[in-house]
Amino acid sequence: MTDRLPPAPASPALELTALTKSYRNGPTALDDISLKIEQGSFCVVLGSSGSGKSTLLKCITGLVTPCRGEIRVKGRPMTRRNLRTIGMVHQDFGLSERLTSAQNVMAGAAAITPLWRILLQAYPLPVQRKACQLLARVGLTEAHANRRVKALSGGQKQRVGIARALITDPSLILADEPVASLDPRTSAEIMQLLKDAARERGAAVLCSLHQIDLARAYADRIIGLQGGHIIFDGPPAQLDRAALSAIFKAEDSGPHLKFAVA
Ligand SMILES: Nc1ncnc2c1ncn2[C@@H]1O[C@H](COP(=O)(O)OP(=O)(O)OP(=O)(O)O)[C@@H](O)[C@H]1O
Repeated sequence: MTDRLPPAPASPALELTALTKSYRNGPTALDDISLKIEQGSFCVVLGSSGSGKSTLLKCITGLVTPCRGEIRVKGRPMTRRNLRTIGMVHQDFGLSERLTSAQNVMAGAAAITPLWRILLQAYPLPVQRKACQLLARVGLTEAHANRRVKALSGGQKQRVGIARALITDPSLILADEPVASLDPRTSAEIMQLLKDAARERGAAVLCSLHQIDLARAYADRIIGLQGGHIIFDGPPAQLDRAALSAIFKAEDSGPHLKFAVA
């Protein structure tokens, strides 16, 4: 008889422990946040304006330095070097308007491309091929691929943004209000695309949203944030009226300011 050990459980795609951020002369935007996101899951951080959603995502990518806490991606402490294991989708698309769609997608591989190749727009052939495949995957044609981004619609721009986020085969995709500037029909298409494209690749998604209907329709799990605290964590079916009113209760407006009048 062979005594085989059971396989070690896979590390979570993302693990946050006691993450805390207080801005200087500002509020405590995140207060002792701990959570694990399993590989392949589609998680929505739902909260009103000022609840701490952007700060949470910015701490993970290193744009904001937390005051305390630990961030692990696939079991490894988050550093600049493993930033390439994360794909980012931005609210304002974060694309270079004067470059073509294909050049923008390839730019997502900048961290693994020699500088001279980036400056000359001479990306290696495998990167070029992959950019074309990804643009096709997000529903764009060859004509779109060769068009400057400034000549695309908002929905088309976000398709380019998703393709760019996928080019390094990330294990985790962070999407910060990815449909905030899009109409309802385009928003639904983009959310579905993000979910499907991530699932095909086994990537986990952490997506911040303030739209309840979109969170309900696309999330496997909803994390409700209010005043920098997690006040709900569960599947969409459990997001009842009480949970929603707790998540969207009016934020504390802070001390009243007095302005000196000259
Ligand atoms: N650089 C900063 N300096 C000081 N306070 C900040 C800074 N950035 C954010 N804040 C404050 O931290 C809190 C959380 O902000 P954050 O942007 O993370 O919220 P959010 O949920 O993403 O809001 P929105 O949906 O409006 O983008 C808010 O009270 C905000 O005013």
